[in-house]
Amino acid sequence: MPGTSGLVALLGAGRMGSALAAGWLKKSRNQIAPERLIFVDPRPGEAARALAERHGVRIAPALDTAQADQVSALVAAVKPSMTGEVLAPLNAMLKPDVLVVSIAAGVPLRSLSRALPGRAIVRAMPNTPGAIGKGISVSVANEAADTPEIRQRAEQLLKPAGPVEWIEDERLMDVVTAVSGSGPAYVFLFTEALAAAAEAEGLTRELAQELAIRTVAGSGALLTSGMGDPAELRRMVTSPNGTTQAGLDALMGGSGLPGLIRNAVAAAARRSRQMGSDSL
Ligand SMILES: NC(=O)C1=CN([C@@H]2O[C@H](COP(=O)(O)OP(=O)(O)OC[C@H]3O[C@@H](n4cnc5c(N)ncnc54)[C@H](O)[C@@H]3O)[C@@H](O)[C@H]2O)C=CC1
Ligand SMILES: O=C(O)[C@@H]1CCC=N1
Repeated sequence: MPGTSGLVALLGAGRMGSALAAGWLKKSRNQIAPERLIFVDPRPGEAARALAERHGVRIAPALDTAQADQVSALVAAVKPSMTGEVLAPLNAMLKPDVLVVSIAAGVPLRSLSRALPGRAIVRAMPNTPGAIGKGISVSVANEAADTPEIRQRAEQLLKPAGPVEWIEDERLMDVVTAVSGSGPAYVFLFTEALAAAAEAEGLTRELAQELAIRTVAGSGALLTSGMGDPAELRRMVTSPNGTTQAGLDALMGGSGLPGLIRNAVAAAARRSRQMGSDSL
């Protein structure tokens, strides 16, 4: 599973892999005991090394046959371009009922199933806020994984990072990737830009950063508080003919922020599709 037995192997303990593992290891989320985890990575990232040290998780540069024989779930979090080639050699080593979850952007179930024929595979797209349980992921199962029991096993791996949504049409994964997978970076860029503007208008760098960060973080918290949808919350800030309206008018000039976001999501989805066709 996770469930109760077998090892959970994290193949690729880099940025996103360690973000997921942080959720698995959070005591309050009570997910996977450290002794059931193995990080498989020839060069694990700093965050993964720190997690492993803190919780006593073993790290291996590659899975050996004895370890592979104990694996009940494997999460592949390596680069999309190497996902197929890293998974294929494991096919002969893994037990038949292993669940494989790939989080590689763009890599379709068809490529994953070619590397691991006949196996239960879930393709998922989490995001980095998952490291603190505030992410969201979207998943799609191949035919072999399309049972309530296997979906539940996949959810146990993804839920510590945030809610798990399922889609049936895999093609939608490209836009999902462009919105929630890449989306945190858009928000961070916005935050950087807000801080830079504050500094340009005369605030110290420290105060500019603090105002930008707390404004974005607080607004994010309001968005999930149930107090209103994004448009309602925006209207609550916007006094008639006031400062916010002046700022929003500037953001809407030309094709404006909505047009820019539309282009960003389209470009990221296009890149996801391209990465998918490169992996076929
Ligand atoms: N960073 C993000 O926000 C998100 C990333 N993803 C996906 O997660 C995957 C990983 O992305 P990042 O964590 O950002 O990249 P990363 O470069 O931080 O991590 C990749 C890890 O794979 C390891 N690796 C290389 N060869 C290996 C092998 N043969 N066996 C095991 N591990 C090996 C590397 O040493 C590295 O630690 C990608 O496929 C990406 O599309 C998905 C959702 C969000
Ligand atoms: O930039 C990327 O390709 C990965 C997928 C979504 C977030 N990071």
